Amino acid sequence: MRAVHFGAGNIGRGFIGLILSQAGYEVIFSDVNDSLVELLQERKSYTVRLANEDQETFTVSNVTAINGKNLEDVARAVAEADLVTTAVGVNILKHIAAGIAKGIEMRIERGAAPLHIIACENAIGGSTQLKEHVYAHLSEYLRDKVDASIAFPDAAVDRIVPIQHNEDPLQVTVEPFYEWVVDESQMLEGFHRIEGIHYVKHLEPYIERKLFTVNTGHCSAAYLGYLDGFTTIQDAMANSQIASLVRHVMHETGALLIEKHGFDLAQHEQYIDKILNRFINPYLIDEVTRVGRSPIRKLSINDRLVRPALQAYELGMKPTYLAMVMAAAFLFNDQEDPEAAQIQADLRKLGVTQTITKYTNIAEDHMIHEMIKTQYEQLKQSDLS
Ligand SMILES: NC(=O)c1ccc[n+]([C@@H]2O[C@H](COP(=O)([O-])OP(=O)(O)OC[C@H]3O[C@@H](n4cnc5c(N)ncnc54)[C@H](O)[C@@H]3O)[C@@H](O)[C@H]2O)c1
Ligand SMILES: O=P(O)(O)OC[C@@H](O)[C@@H](O)[C@H](O)[C@H](O)CO
Repeated sequence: MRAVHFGAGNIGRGFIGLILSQAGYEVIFSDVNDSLVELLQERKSYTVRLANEDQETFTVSNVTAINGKNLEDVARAVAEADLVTTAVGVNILKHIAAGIAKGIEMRIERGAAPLHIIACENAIGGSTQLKEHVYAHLSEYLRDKVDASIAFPDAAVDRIVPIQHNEDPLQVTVEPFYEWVVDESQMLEGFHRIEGIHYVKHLEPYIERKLFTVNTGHCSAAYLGYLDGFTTIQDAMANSQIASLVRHVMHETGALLIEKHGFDLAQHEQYIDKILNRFINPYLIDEVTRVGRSPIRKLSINDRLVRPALQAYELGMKPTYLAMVMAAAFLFNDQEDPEAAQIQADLRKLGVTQTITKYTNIAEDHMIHEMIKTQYEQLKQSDLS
């Protein structure tokens, strides 16, 4: 069995590649990083080390790579694949769509077997988004054929994999915990079950629980930590005031998740505790600039901040702490992050009121807009201490 995985980065090598290899797949990574591709082609294996006391190490073998800039190679790999997965970043999905579409066209011409394409990104409906980008490259005639033989089941993936600073550029250090949930209601009949994947009939509770707890909490630690001058999530969470604010944010989203999806209160509290412990894993160094990266994406309407805040508001709750984190996101000024730079430029050009609306899509007269603005002015004046 052969899997083509787009994105040989941290989650690609440290999670998806590892699981697929352990499940018996030959994994062909497609990436645009030339040196990474060459190294994978040369070595055909790499190691994954667990960030815990034992530092257990796994060798992932039977892997290779193709260069994602070569459309012909990408299309051929997709045409010959038994599974396609991605972990490139949700905003990159549109850039890999042309190669996937070309590969699908070749598959259909050859009458190849049915295929699942799973986007493993931090987003609601990631595979569905990828499908839309791919379909934009297909004729109507082909779309009908593809509907019958190719499915794009949505997924939720969870494993903290920081930016790597290892001597060996292919080695990845990952937290021991992982969860990969796939929506089986969007899969083709008689599908092959992969060991390590949890199949569910309704994905929404799982993806919202993950995104609104792990990722909302994580970016809260990043944005609040950044404001207080911390470099890593571990250091930020060692500050009792930040740790307490992060817990408050997770309780706010928790109240929403419990009300909306019927999660058990005590079990959800345990889920939060476990995640807070994952954030402070002393065997990992996770930079606040990675976790806070792409603030435009994180402040967008369907992501980890605005979506739970609006849903909570609709249910009569007041998302005070979420508004605070959104305000902190507008103050995230990482010079290396183009999205942070764009927000800062808009704050100077448009002012805070219009900038909040531009990125969150929340109207000026909405209560949450006012809350973000007030918190923004307060945070701007002082640090958290
Ligand atoms: N790192 C984590 O803890 C984690 C956990 C869960 C989910 N995710 C999600 O996984 C995705 C990837 O995150 P990451 O941390 O691994 O990022 P990363 O930057 O380490 O990896 C992304 C990889 O995609 C490659 N890439 C970029 N454009 C490409 C293209 N056109 N074709 C092929 N490859 C291309 C990059 O070269 C890079 O190697 C994101 O959506 C992220 O939200 C990350
Ligand atoms: O990848 P992002 O930018 O959406 O979010 C940053 C981190 O919160 C994220 O990568 C987590 O480490 C991961 O989602 C844990 O499963």
